[in-house]
Amino acid sequence: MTAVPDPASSLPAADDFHVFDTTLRDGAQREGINLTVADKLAIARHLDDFGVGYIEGGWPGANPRDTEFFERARDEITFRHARLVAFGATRKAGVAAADDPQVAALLASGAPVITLVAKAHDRHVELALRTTLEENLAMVRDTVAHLRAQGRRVFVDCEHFFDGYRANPGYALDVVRAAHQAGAEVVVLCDTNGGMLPAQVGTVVAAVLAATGARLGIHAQDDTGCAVANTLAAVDAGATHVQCTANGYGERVGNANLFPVVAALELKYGREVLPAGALAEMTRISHAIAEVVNLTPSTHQPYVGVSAFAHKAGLHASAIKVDPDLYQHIDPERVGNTMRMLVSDMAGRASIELKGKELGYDLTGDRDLAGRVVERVKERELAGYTYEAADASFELLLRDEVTGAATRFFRVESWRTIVEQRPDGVQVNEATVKLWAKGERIIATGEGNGPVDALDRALRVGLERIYPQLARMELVDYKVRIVEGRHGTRSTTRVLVSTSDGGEYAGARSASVEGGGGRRAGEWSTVGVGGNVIAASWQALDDAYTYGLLRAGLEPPRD
Ligand SMILES: CC(=O)SCCNC(=O)CCNC(=O)[C@H](O)C(C)(C)COP(=O)(O)OP(=O)(O)OC[C@H]1O[C@@H](n2cnc3c(N)ncnc32)[C@H](O)[C@@H]1OP(=O)(O)O
Ligand SMILES: CC(=O)C(=O)O
Repeated sequence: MTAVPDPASSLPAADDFHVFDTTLRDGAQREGINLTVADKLAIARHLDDFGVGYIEGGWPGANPRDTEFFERARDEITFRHARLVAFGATRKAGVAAADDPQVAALLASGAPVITLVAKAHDRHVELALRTTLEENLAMVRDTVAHLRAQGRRVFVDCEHFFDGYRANPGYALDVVRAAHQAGAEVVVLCDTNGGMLPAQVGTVVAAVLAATGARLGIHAQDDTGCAVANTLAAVDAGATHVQCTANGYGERVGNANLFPVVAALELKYGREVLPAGALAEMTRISHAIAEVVNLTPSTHQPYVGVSAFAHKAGLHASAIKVDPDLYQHIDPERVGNTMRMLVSDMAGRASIELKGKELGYDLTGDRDLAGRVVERVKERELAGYTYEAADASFELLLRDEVTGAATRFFRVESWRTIVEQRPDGVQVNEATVKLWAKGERIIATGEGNGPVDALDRALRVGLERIYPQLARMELVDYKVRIVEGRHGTRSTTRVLVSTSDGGEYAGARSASVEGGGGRRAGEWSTVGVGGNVIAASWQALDDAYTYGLLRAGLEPPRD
């Protein structure tokens, strides 16, 4: 029988290992990312907190923003862990390194480390640089030697290395040797077009190491979806420097994602590449950087996505109840994430029991109660409800079963909306609600941008005198979906509403409901279903405010 190999057994012998982040240079090359200097400084601080060894800040001289970033980073950030790296190219053909203004700008940045991009593919030298193979080697040698003579550490990124090695291995190796012999500390083999697969990367890295003895790094683009695997294959083959970007941002489809790479190195290889305790900050740092670049964090990102440890299948839950390790490759807390139970029509009693525990309800041993909740969930999901996206509505359903009574702070007698389209183009949306709360009959009206907004305002006008806590709550998201599409306008409509009290009543309810499913703390989600979008919205609003009042610490009156 063959045992599964332990990656730790193939660890390279080198004492130190570079975690090199290029979010601010290659990450910024992603379509849709447009960073200000302040954004770059904020990301640099997050990366330094996380404990990466090197932060490539950009290409000084290529644009005023990157030049300013290096000036300000020098004055404004005291790096605790990272060294700042400036990126640029080898000297131009036919120009002395000392006379090349692009090389001068790298020195002027003040960065202690410089990464030079060098051509390693003969075809690129001839077509893109329009120079000779020999002159390209001289460009690499001269630029490295010049920067070394000025007291800088130098890494060389061999662009298109793997394609170049396939086309002309002798020349690709000459470029590595030229960089190494001129004083480059690390020669980074780049899969610039991202077309390589892990076995190819491993074979080439091992061959280059054997042929040159240079310290090697890896820079993998993700065009085959293999950038993380390619990075680890390079490490297995002896690379001791990994270039990555936060959340995998980068040119085209992106780069090797920093977070799964360092998690693998720390947790699977047993190699301490971050300061003690930093890995447990990984989820927070990943989301904080996503905020700065103004992209929604990917819910399904390995290790740090909100779904990375979310369990939906009933069979999984029944095993997790015994031991979470049975369906998780690591304890989520090690990377600062949390396990979550999802309730849906794939749930079983164990899912309900675990979800109940998450919400603060002990259902242990009450198989009948858990069974009744499973049945209600399955019936309602068949009718179009979805509870995995509406934890607060699920908690109300669960609470009703546990207490044996409906959780209600108010009871609706009727509601009505009017949409009036006037000949001058003005539309008036008006709603009237008739409610009972604390024994009082209330009639209220509201106007709004649409009929649901009008209904929401009427509800608040009617109830805020009795429940002033409602004034803190606002709808922050509203989604409508046609569940059964075959009947056109007669289809079933599902409405999901997210409500927030801005954290005002934080702590009164379960953190998994408040912040779960990618929502911010202080937010909760509810669902309504109906043949009519307004009726479905009413249900979702009713649940939203009922849950909000529970969250505010109120107990529903018994009437
Ligand atoms: C694989 C990567 O991601 S590498 C990183 C790439 N990043 C970027 O390109 C972002 C920043 N780039 C820029 O702002 C601009 O392209 C600049 C300022 C660097 C250069 O702008 P320009 O001077 O207008 O040149 P342009 O962009 O058209 O072409 C690049 C030049 O660099 C040369 N060049 C390319 N690679 C190298 C190299 N490794 N060593 C030396 N010269 C190089 C090209 O031959 C070309 O020279 P030419 O102007 O004599 O034709
Ligand atoms: C250097 C770099 O970004 C690349 O070769 O992809």
